[in-house]
Amino acid sequence: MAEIRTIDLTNFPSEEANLREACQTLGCFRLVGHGFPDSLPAEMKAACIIKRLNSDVIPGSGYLSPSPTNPLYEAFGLYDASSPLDLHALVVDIASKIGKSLGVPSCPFEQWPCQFRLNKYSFTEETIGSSGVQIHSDSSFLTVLQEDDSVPGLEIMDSSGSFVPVHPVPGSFLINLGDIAKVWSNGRLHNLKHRVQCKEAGERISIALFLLGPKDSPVEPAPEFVDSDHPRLYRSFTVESYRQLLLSGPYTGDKLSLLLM
Ligand SMILES: O=C(O)CCC(=O)C(=O)O
Ligand SMILES: [Fe+2]
Repeated sequence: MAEIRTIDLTNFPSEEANLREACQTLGCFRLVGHGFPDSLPAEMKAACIIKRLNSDVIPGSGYLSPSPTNPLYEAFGLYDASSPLDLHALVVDIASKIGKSLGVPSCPFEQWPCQFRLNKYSFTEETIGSSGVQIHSDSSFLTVLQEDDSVPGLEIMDSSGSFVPVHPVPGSFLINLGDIAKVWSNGRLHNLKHRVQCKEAGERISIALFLLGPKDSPVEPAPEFVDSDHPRLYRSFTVESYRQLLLSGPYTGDKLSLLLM
């Protein structure tokens, strides 16, 4: 069973060890005490729909239409989102606390762009049991996810490789770590595998804010994580080239492993 730990943002530094454990094992936790009002989801949906005609800035950052792999899914993206509200500051704060919990006092996250995405799933009686979004880990450093409160579907992979359904908790965000977190931490942070399954009919909407990675420099491990006992795991690459790699051909497993040293 996957225990999703709850992290209270108002309770630092006491929560540091809890945060470190969550990020090194499951790669996922539930965030409370974030200070955002409960009305946020509706505001975020509205802001995203207005921007739906946004096109790609980096590969996969704009509109994604239903595809043969994910026919029930489409997404509206917004690159370098620091609005609505100051979610960028929240994401940077969470990422910095994760870095600090691993002994990195000064992190570069302030300079890293975000991508905002609204995911829309058209679930019907006929599609129950089929896939909404195939298994993946996010290419980002971390993702702040606002789940749909009424239509379920998200499942995360636990350490035994089993998928566990996630039950939304109103007023909280689900935070999960992605591939860039694994590379930046030289393997210390766990990139959570997850998927969305159609379990009941209805339109399911989730909102994700991704802290992507460095904008103008390569993704590299922080120096604190590399020494003779912990040799460097991954070659240097840019966020853009990595996303190009992910979008090339169908997902056939762990593309990050192609970048191992
Ligand atoms: O819709 C969800 O709950 C998850 C979406 C997701 O995995 C993603 O946007 O990367
Ligand atoms: Fe995801």
